[in-house]
Amino acid sequence: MLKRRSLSPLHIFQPLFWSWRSQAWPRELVYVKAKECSELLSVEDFAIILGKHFTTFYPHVTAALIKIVEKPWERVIIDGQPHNHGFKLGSEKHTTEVTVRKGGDLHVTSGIEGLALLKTTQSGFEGFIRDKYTLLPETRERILATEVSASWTYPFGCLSHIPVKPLYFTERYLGVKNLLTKTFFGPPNGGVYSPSVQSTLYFMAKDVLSRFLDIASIQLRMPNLHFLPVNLQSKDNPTMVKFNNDVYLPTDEPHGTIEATMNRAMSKM
Ligand SMILES: O=c1[nH]c(=O)c2[nH]c(=O)[nH]c2[nH]1
Repeated sequence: MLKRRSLSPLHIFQPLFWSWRSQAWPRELVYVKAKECSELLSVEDFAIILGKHFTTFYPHVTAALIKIVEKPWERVIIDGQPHNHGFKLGSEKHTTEVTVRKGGDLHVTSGIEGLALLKTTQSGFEGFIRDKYTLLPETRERILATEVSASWTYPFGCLSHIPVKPLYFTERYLGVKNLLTKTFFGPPNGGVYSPSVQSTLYFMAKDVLSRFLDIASIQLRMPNLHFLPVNLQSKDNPTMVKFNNDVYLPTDEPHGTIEATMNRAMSKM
């Protein structure tokens, strides 16, 4: 049984939806299934348990789609010591979408929502196509900020192909998150130059597919969140309040959103 003091963030699930809409929502069933778990599970594994239940227990249910968002409650550190029952809510969320069909066919997608990243240099926008309407000058120096949404698919087509390793999906989620972050920033001292959001997104997706052979495809969505240099010029003194790496204007809108899906030509599994 879980004790309140030892409650792990991994047990604070928020199941959102399943496709079996014609029946009343048996919320208790989710609680019952959670209580039956004797050890920590990933949200993907819990979604699979629910999907298996609905497709085996009810003769008229042919498929179950389970979506879960895991909120990142993180243990707080007070004076350098992890608190034994204090948590604070982090930002990015671990998501999953699992479809289980009667007979055992399976489709598992995992993802990250709200991974906010910003670098203060080593970013530009250059080499883009120009036409008679293009006003934007090229630059090799700007702030690059975004909020990454990622989702990736696994090649396990049926329940019997899922790895038996405990917390396998959680480990993969943390690995993908770390690698996306590392590729975005580059090494801690020099970083890596980004000529565009498009280029950085491409390398982030490519690195994930190269590193994790059990990921079949990955979709990334990265809004280009602007921090514009502020120039305040007056007629009398045009240089008096020129931008000097000092004041930036964060603008929510308008902004472009760069999005791409990268697939492996053939799964290596
Ligand atoms: O990295 C960028 N990609 C764009 O497509 C774009 N468009 C824009 O105005 N600035 C940028 N930056």
